[in-house]
Amino acid sequence: MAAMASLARRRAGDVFRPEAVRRAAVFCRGFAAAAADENDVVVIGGGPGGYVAAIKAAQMGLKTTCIEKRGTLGGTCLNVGCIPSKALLHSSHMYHEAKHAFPSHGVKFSQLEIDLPAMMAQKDKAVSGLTRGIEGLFKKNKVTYVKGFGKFVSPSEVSVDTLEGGNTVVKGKNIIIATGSDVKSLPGVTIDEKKIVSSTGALALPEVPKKLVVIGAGYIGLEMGSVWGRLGSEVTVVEFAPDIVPSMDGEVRKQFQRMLEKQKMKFMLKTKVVGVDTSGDGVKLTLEPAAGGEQSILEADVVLVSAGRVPYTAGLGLETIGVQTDKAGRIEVDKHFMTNVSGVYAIGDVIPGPMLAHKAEEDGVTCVEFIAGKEGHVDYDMVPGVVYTHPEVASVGKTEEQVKALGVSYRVGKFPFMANSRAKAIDDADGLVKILAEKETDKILGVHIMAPNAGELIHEAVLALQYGASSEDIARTCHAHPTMSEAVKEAAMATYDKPIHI
Ligand SMILES: Cc1cc2nc3c(=O)[nH]c(=O)nc-3n(C[C@H](O)[C@H](O)[C@H](O)COP(=O)(O)OP(=O)(O)OC[C@H]3O[C@@H](n4cnc5c(N)ncnc54)[C@H](O)[C@@H]3O)c2cc1C
Ligand SMILES: NC(=O)c1ccc[n+]([C@@H]2O[C@H](COP(=O)([O-])OP(=O)(O)OC[C@H]3O[C@@H](n4cnc5c(N)ncnc54)[C@H](O)[C@@H]3O)[C@@H](O)[C@H]2O)c1
Repeated sequence: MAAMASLARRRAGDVFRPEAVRRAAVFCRGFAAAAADENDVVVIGGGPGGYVAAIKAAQMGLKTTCIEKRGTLGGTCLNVGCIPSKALLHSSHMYHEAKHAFPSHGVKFSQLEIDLPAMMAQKDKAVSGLTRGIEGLFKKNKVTYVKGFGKFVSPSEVSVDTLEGGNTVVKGKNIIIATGSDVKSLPGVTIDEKKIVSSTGALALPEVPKKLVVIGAGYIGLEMGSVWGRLGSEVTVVEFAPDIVPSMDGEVRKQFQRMLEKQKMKFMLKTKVVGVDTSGDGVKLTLEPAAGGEQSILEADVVLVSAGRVPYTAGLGLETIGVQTDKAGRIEVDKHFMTNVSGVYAIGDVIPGPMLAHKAEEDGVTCVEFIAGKEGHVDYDMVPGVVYTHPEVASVGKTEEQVKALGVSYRVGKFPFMANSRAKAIDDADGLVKILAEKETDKILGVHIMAPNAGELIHEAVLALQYGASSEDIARTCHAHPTMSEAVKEAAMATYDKPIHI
C-alpha cells in the first residue's frame, strides 16, 4: 500500500499528469480497501493478451487472477491459431520441398508419403507443450488460474461457472477483458467443422480433401490453403475484393499472387458465395460476381470459411455493467485501454486494431503498466504483419498506396532476392525487399519483404521505424555475408543512393 501511495505521489509530483494521477488514485483507493480475497487485477481470457497481462501484473507485485474457459491457456493463438497453423505449415513445407526441391539438391529417395496422423500428432505435441508451459509460468509468477466461464455481476466482480461444475465469484479492483475473437460466419453458410470448416476444423482434417474451396483470401485462407495445397488438395480461393490480402502493398501483393498461382492455388476474385448445398457427398457452392451477374456452381469436398474474425463477448455480461461497444461489437477503450466503466479495461482482439497475437501482448503489458500508474505506449503503425506462406510476406509501416494517399514525396528502393547470394546458394530466391522513405528526410515510412524467412527479416525494419531511422542508417549498417538480410541493406542503399549487387 505504501508503495502504491508513493507511486501516486511520485506521479503527481513529477509533472502534473491528471490522467495518470487519477488512475493511480483509483488504484490506491482500491488497494487501501482490499479484502483478503480481492485481487488487484483480474483478467478474463487466457490468450496472448490475457496471459501476458496476468504475468506482467504479477511481476509488478499485483495480486492477479486469470479466468479462462477453455481448460488450457494460450487462447486462440496457441490452441487453434498461430501455433498449430505454423506447425502444419512447416510439416507440409517439408513434404513439398522433399517432393519438388530435394532432387535438384541431389537428395533422392525411393518413396515419399504423407502420414497425416503423425503430422497432426506433431502439431498437437507442440500445442500441449506450450500450453503447459504457460501454466508453469503462472505458477512461477504466482498468478491464480481459475478454469471456467467468467461473467460480470458488477464492475469489480466476475461470477465464474467453473469447469469442475461449481461457481465462484472473483473480485478485482481492476478487471481486464481479454476475451479475444471468434470466426465471422457468412449468411447461409453453416459451419459444421466437417464439410464446411472454420480455421479450427481446417487444422484437424482427417484426410487431405481432393478439392478445397477457401472463402476469403486473407491470412487464414492463404496459410491454410497453402497447407492443404502442398499436401495435394486442389485449392480454389474465392475472394469478394478485387485483390488478395487487401491490406498489403499493391506491388508486393501482385508478385505474391503470382507465387501462389505458381504453386497451383487458383483465385476467383471479385466473387461472392451466395448459396451452399451440402445435401450430396460434397459441397456445391453457388457463386456470383461481386457486382452481380450470372451465377455459377463450384464443387468442393471441404469449404474453409475464412472471411475474417469478430470480437468475442458473448455471455460476458457487458450490458450488466454498461460497457460500450462499437458497431462491429469491439469494446471501445481510451488510450489507457480503459472502457467507459472505471476500473474495467479491454485488450487484444476484442478491441479495435490489428487482430494479431503480438499486438494483443503489447496491449496487455501496456494496460497493466497504466493500471499500476506508470506510462506505456503501443503504436499500431509499428506492428508488423506476416503471412507465413512460402515465401513469407512481412510488412511494417505504410504501403506505397498509403504513402501516396498522404501526399508525401517519397523514394522507393527495391532489391530482388534473385541478386542475393544466400538466396541463390539455397535455390530459394523468389521475392524482394521494398523500402519507402520520405524524400526530404529519408525517414523510413514502410518496409515490405517477400522472402522465405521474411517474418524474421522484418524485425530490423520494425526497429528502424521505431527509432525513426533513415534508409541511409540501414544502408550504412554492416550486415553479415552471406545472409538474406543483405537484401534489406541493398534495398536501403537503393532507396537513398544505389545498390551494389544489381
Ligand atoms: C488459424 C489462425 C492463425 C493465426 N495465426 C496468427 C499468427 O501466426 N500470428 C499472429 O500474430 N496472430 C495469428 N492469429 C491471430 C491470433 O490468434 C489472435 O490475434 C490472438 O489470439 C488474440 O489474442 P487475445 O488474447 O486477444 O484473444 P484469444 O487468443 O482469442 O484469447 C481469448 C481467450 O479468452 C477466453 N474467453 C473468452 N470469453 C471468456 C469468458 N467469458 N470467460 C473465460 N474465458 C473466456 C477464450 O476461451 C480464449 O482462450 C491467428 C488466428 C487464427 C484463427
Ligand atoms: N499470420 C498471421 O498473423 C495470421 C494468420 C491467421 C490469422 N490471423 C489473424 O486472424 C484474422 C482473421 O483471419 P482471416 O483470414 O479470416 O481474415 P482476413 O481479414 O485476413 O481476411 C478475410 C478476407 O475475406 C474476404 N471476405 C470477407 N467477406 C467475404 C465474402 N463474403 N466472400 C469472400 N471473401 C470475403 C475479405 O475481403 C478478406 O480478404 C486476421 O485479421 C489476422 O489478423 C493472422
